[in-house]
Formats: sequence, structure tokens, C-alpha cells
Amino acid sequence: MTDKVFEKAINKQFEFDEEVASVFDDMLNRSVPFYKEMQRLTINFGLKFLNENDKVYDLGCSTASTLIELAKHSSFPLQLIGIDNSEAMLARAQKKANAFGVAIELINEDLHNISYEEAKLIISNYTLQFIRPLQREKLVKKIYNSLQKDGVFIFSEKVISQDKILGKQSIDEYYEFKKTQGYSEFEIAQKREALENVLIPYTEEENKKMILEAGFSHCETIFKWVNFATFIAIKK
Ligand SMILES: C[S@@+](CC[C@H](N)C(=O)[O-])C[C@H]1O[C@@H](n2cnc3c(N)ncnc32)[C@H](O)[C@@H]1O
Ligand SMILES: O=C(O)C(=O)C[C@]1(C(=O)O)C=C[C@@H](O)C=C1
Repeated sequence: MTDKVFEKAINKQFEFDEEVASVFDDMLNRSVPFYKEMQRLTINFGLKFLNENDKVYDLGCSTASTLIELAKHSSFPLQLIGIDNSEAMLARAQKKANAFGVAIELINEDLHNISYEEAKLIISNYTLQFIRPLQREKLVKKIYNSLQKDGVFIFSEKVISQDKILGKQSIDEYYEFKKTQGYSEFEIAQKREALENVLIPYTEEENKKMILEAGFSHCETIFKWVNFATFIAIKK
């Protein structure tokens, strides 16, 4: 379904509710530049580290499209676990997983409340940005602790620039991208307002600092388009 959520006047903060979930795959494809390429890289790099029956978590899995694609591209079975606290998202995730015949354990819970079991790969694309900063650092520490030795954390985030002028230019460039995807200036302005204080982006450097402070030995940007970046962090 086409995303028309912000065509009408909205006076509330952005939420992953039924309305957003119903158009979410379209929203993501049209709102995150190179979303499919970022997903392809997440899966391909993830697979390089994985062996048969390894445990993989997707934190903020939404409609489970990444875990489904991962299963489709893996030549061996994996233990796939998707976590999200939006019931509307998980209902769609379950339907899609059934349709593709992919076994995924879907857990409706806040990411902070999970007792994570030891995993080889943890994915979290465009989700940490929705976690309050102090909680975010704690969650990343928890992610680090739950990874096995040589485990990998792949995550993507909307990022801001350290430079004020470049930051403004980057946001302008991103809104130009949104226009090419068919969003009107009104929709763009409404969503920007709804995301204010809900989506809190860090700079690329702040993300890497948070990761290294959690204990990871290495963190690298593997993909970046203006204000959207994908990182790989390795636990040694
Ligand atoms: C932008 S979406 C993630 C997109 C998804 N990773 C993908 O690539 O298709 C963010 C997701 O995180 C979930 N989320 C946000 N905060 C959460 C929290 N504290 N606990 C669990 N899920 C959360 C939302 O419900 C939403 O589905
Ligand atoms: O549309 C925007 O402004 C965005 O920041 C895109 C973004 C994201 O980066 O997570 C924001 C909310 C939706 O979950 C989908 C995409």
C-alpha cells in the first residue's frame, strides 16, 4: 500500500501504529535512500560471518523483511529472532514469514526488557535512533554483552553532520530525494515535525564512539548516502 500517512494534517508525534505499519514497507523504500542496497549489504556481510544454526537477532525488525531476505539468501538454517514492540508491525511480520515459509521467532517486547541469548549476529537497522540517548548507550552495551566472541553487530542510522552548514545542505538534499519519491512539501514538513524529539540522530563519529565505548574492538561505515549510514561493529 502507498504511504499517504502525512497527506492529512497531523498533530501527534510519529508512532509505529496500525496506520504506519499498514504502509511501512512502501514508507521505508521511499524514505530511506538505497534502502534495498543497505538491506542487501546487511545480509551479504552478515552471511560472511554466519555458520549453520547460528543465532541472529533483528532488533526493531518491523515487518521482518530483513530476516526473511536473510533466510532466503542463506544456504543453511539459522535461528532467526525478530524483536519489536509494535503489535501492528509484528502481525504483518508473521503473515509475511508464513507466506515465505520462513521460521522466525517474533517477540513483542521493548528492546530493553529482553534477556538476550548468546548470538553470532545482531542486526538493528534504523532503530537505535528511536531510543533515548542514555538508554541507547545501555542497550548497545547489552548488545555487546550478548554477542559471542567474534560476533558482529550490523546497524544503520540516520546521521547528522558535525558541520552546521553541511548539515543544513544534507537535510535539503534529503528532502530533494523525498520529492523524487513522490512526497509533497506538505508531507515532508508534517513528517519532520512528527519525528521531532522522537528520532534523535547522532553523528557518524558519535555512533562509533558509543560502539567502541561499549567494548567493540572495531567499527566501520560500510555504506553511506548523505545522512544515512550503515555500520559494522566487531567483538573480538
Ligand atoms: C524504522 S523501523 C526499523 C526498520 C526495520 N529494521 C527494517 O529495516 O525493515 C523501527 C522499528 O523499531 C521499533 N522500535 C522502536 N523502539 C523500540 C523499542 N524500544 N523496543 C522495541 N522495538 C522498538 C518500532 O516499532 C519499529 O518497527
Ligand atoms: O522520513 C524520514 O524523515 C526518515 O527519517 C525516515 C525514517 C527513518 O530514518 O527511520 C523515519 C521513520 C520511518 O520509520 C521510516 C524512515
